[in-house]
Amino acid sequence: MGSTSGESMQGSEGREERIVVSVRVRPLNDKELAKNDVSEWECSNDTTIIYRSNVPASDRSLYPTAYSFDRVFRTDCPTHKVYEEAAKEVALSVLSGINSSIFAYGQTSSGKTYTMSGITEYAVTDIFNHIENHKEREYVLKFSALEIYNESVRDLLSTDTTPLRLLDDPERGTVVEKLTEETVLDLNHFEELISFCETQRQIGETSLNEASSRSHQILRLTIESSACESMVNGKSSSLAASVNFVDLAGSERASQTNSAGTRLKEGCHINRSLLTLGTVIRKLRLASKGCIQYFLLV
Ligand SMILES: Nc1ncnc2c1ncn2[C@@H]1O[C@H](COP(=O)(O)OP(=O)(O)OP(=O)(O)O)[C@@H](O)[C@H]1O
Repeated sequence: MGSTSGESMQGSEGREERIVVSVRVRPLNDKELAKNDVSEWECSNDTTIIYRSNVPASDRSLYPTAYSFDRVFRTDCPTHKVYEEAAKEVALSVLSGINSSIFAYGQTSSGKTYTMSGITEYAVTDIFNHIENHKEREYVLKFSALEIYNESVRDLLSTDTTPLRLLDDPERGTVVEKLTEETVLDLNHFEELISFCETQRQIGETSLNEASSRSHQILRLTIESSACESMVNGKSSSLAASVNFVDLAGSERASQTNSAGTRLKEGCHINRSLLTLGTVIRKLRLASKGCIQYFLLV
């Protein structure tokens, strides 16, 4: 993972594409404190995290103990700072017509949902503030939400649980058939939509997390805008782009989550899909075309 950090690629249109990787360490919870657990990770500075290895001193040189990322956030760091320093620029690039994705990736109970909910809320608030301050443009915001549960795609803006089909569209790439897309009227409307999604998402209790996400969730905000004076110097100034907020289900060891039955089956699907995602990201990193920005929270 460290090798992906800070690398940049030149897109087909000459625009720089980046994968930015940041790490946030959550504080120990009450259960862990009661067991006198200690964190095995320590942030030594803003870009380095150290594994407090219990490997004997004589073997320590064989194992890496320090890992570098674009940004590392300590346990006492508030979500707003994580947003400002690691996600804001990527999220708001949608206003300039650049597609972007923000992923939360990590093991179960590491704080992905906690962090992504905050980041999504701060980003959407900033987007509405930007719109308010740019009356010279007209904006249309569209929102869709889906989850991938046991390899089936479900619409989180609908109570219909029928799995949706993925189609390959020659122009738009992969599209989800019949996915609801709501036009967002204002921030309150967005919050209502998010609350509805939360009630729809697959959550289950494991021994590591009382409210563990059992699915991958993708919230997509598409922003179209055009100058009120639509032709500037003979050119149309319309922009359209999407930002994806992706809260992945956490990787898990069956022995740690003590899962069986449904939870075990979910865990197998989760681990396999995360492995595939890792492969896709590695390949995208090596590919030189397309125009996609990624931000990975590990
Ligand atoms: N930075 C933080 N500060 C305080 N509490 C946190 C923080 N991050 C996470 N938590 C708490 O830790 C618990 C687990 O967090 P969360 O559900 O976000 O983990 P997760 O990585 O999404 O887990 P899963 O993959 O199982 O869904 C929650 O109770 C959450 O409120």
